[in-house]
Amino acid sequence: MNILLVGYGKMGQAIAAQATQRGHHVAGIVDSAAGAARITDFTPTTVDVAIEFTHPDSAFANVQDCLRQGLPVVCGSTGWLHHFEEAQALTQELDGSLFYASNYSVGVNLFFHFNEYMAAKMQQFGGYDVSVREIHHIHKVDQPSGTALTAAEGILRHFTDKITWRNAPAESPQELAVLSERAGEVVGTHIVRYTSGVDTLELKHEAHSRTGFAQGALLAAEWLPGRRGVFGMNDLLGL
Ligand SMILES: NC(=O)C1=CN([C@@H]2O[C@H](COP(=O)(O)OP(=O)(O)OC[C@H]3O[C@@H](n4cnc5c(N)ncnc54)[C@H](O)[C@@H]3O)[C@@H](O)[C@H]2O)C=CC1
Ligand SMILES: O=C(O)C1=N[C@H](C(=O)O)C[C@H](O)C1
Repeated sequence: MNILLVGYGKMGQAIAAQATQRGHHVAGIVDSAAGAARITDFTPTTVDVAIEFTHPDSAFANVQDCLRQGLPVVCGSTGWLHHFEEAQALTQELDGSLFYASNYSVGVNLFFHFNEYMAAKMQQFGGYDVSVREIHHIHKVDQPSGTALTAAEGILRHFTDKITWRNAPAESPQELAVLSERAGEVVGTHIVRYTSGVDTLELKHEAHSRTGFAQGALLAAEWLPGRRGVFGMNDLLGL
């Protein structure tokens, strides 16, 4: 496959390393901090799929550019989902292909699955309070993490004692605390914690490196071309 990498920072470089190992070709790199290439320089004749990992402020414009160029796009940037409905509408209007995941790690997507199951069971049996905690490296610009937001949405769907989330300690029993910590070079740790007067249950995912994110993004990139619409990891993994 010929891949266009949009963003060549920590994730872009991790994806390039995995792509080569899987026999793919990096056909182009677009990064605002390096080189003059633009998304509009590329078309489906030279690129099978674009993989976008940049910044919350640039992701939506990059997704729009890819869709307008007719390039299927796998986007991993977080912190831009206030534009997601517009991205969905544009994908439909252009009959394009967009794949989005707040976290491409297969392990995290299993964590999301167990998180929803656990929330439903904990609601059913009662007596517990729940919180979400995410820990990331000090370079991360968005807070809470996209992964923590996906986990929080999964909890709110099933644990009906909570009606909203707050990126701080909860101020009422109806609020789900989503707590963010930034420390050193931590790749990404997410913990869902249920606690009562008598015990504590935790569901935890700890990424040891960026390899799992890169492998998942490439799985999505291999799966997307030829499919029209907006997709996510549940479509890919059948979860
Ligand atoms: N969905 C997932 O599985 C994962 C998502 N992420 C998200 O991916 C994004 C990028 O993460 P990292 O690679 O760690 O960041 P990074 O800061 O290491 O790299 C981002 C790169 O994008 C470039 N860039 C910024 N604006 C751009 C623009 N308008 N056009 C082209 N390039 C641009 C920067 O120059 C930089 O090289 C973040 O939003 C992060 O939260 C990170 C890891 C996994
Ligand atoms: O910025 C990161 O590094 C990560 N961002 C994603 C998020 O916001 O959830 C995924 C992963 O945790 C790493």
